[in-house]
Amino acid sequence: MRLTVGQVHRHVLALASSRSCFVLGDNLPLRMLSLPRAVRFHQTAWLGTETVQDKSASLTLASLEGQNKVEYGKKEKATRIGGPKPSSRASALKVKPKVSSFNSKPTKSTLPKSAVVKKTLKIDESLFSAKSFEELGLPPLLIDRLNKEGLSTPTEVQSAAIPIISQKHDAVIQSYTGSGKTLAYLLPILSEIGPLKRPTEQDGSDKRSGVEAVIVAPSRELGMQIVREVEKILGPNDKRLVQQLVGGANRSRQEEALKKNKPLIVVGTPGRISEISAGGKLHTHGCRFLVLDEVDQLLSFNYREDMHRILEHVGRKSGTSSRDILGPLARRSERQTILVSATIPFSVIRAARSWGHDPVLVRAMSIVPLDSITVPRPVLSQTDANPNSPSNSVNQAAVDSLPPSLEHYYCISKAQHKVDTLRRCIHALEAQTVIAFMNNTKPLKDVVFKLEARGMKATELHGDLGKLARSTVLKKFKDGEFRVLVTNELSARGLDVPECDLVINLDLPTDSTHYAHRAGRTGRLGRKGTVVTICEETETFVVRKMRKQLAVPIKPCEFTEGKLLVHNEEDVE
Ligand SMILES: Nc1ncnc2c1ncn2[C@@H]1O[C@H](COP(=O)(O)OP(=O)(O)OP(=O)(O)O)[C@@H](O)[C@H]1O
Repeated sequence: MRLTVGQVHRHVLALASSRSCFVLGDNLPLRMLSLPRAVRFHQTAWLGTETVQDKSASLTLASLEGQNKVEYGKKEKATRIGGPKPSSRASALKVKPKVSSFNSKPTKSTLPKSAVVKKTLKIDESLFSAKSFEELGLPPLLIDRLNKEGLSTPTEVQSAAIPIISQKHDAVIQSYTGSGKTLAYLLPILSEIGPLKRPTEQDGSDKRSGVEAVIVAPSRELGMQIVREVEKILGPNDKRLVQQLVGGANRSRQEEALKKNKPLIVVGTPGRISEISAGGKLHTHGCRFLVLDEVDQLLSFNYREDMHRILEHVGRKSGTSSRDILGPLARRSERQTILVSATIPFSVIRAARSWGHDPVLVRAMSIVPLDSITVPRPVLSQTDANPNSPSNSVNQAAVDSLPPSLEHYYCISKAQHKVDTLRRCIHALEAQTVIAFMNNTKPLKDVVFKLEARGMKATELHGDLGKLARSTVLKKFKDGEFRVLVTNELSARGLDVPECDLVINLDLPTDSTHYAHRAGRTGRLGRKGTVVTICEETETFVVRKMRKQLAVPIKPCEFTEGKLLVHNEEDVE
């Protein structure tokens, strides 16, 4: 059956009018389409039929702050594909989106090539919940600390997750990149353990002294970032209560610190946690919380042995006990398991069901029991003729992970000219904090060398660097000492550089999930962000395929005379 655009429109409106519904895409990902996303998909579905507005204006990241200015190529048959999407909240409330200005004059970057200007990007307020931290039942001491750190309002996903975790549910938290998932699980944990916790009657008699929460992350950088987030909330006097156990760092020093500081929370990478645990230096049997951040990556083949050990030991009492006799369900309830990612494929749902006790799926503004989620089926896309064809179904897990505030483009360039295209792109968009992704380490160094040679401050981040070098590079980049960070997949997940205003794919990501995580390094917390994929002519079909899977407009463009020219593509799907 082939659907006409009108039918797709009606279908999507029907989806949008129910508060939420499940739509499941290929590679068995899970999709729960809540209202704002349904409206967004609706916009995407209509992309090809929108009326032409104005065609002459330029786009810079600076201009994206208040308005989008897009210049369209002269030769195009002009279908309007630019302009800001309404924020999710605006969509949900059917607030009219801000109309873009398309008639401003093109602007050239006036910045010297090497300038690094640290600027603050505006946060999208619609991402925040109508509820306060008090209403979510967080203890007063914790709220005080949050306020001291300038955190006064929870985001939507925090508002949904905090009460659920506080009610001791096992949970899968899914929400798009940069929406505040880290605090969504940290705050309910810190309400239960440590110096900021909710006062209880047993406080005086509480003899618990071992590790009470284990947080696992796939990379050192993400692990360290989570540690810093916990330290920030605990404050300087209590920050020793969290201990990092990441690979690449001195293991004996970590073991000594465990012994000396007796942390309540450990955060680490799977290999190091399981290594130290196997060596008998980390005791987690009495642990109350196990968090797997970027769970879909942690459950991949690479980590299976270490993850197996962690899942078997954390929060599981050793030796025979009455619980063992009671069977697996009783054993499960000894710890609370929280699984987190922007991309939750169905395999994670399946795993969560087998480990969890009445687990629920938590997304911003929606909570559903995992048992109600059925095996995914492909969903019809606008041009889908065969509902059972996986190639025509949308990769909904990746769709869900993309912040609505992003603009996506692709630009064709010969391999040998990619660095020049990258420079022109940065100048045209006046981007100040840029993350450029590549697939291999060696060419990555060449790119840094060429950028530096042309006066653009650039640095590299990849697995060949030692732990110290990696954290120094990252700190300098976050502090604005470098304008461009050239990196690989290592930085694609979890890395939070709020000022990042541009993500570049110098090599194509392997699939739409990888595209989504890379893209999510910009547009953090609803800020404006742009993603540009620089590819060769022969690779454009891959971009088109990802565009279809992600259901977002990835617009063809070029950079000439210091400005961005957006072309219309006749075959926008
Ligand atoms: N309630 C809040 N108020 C203000 N800022 C917040 C709040 N919650 C989180 N943030 C900030 O938002 C940024 C993004 O948060 P976080 O890294 O947790 O996002 P995420 O959803 O885990 O992203 P990713 O999927 O990429 O890992 C961080 O800089 C964090 O400090």
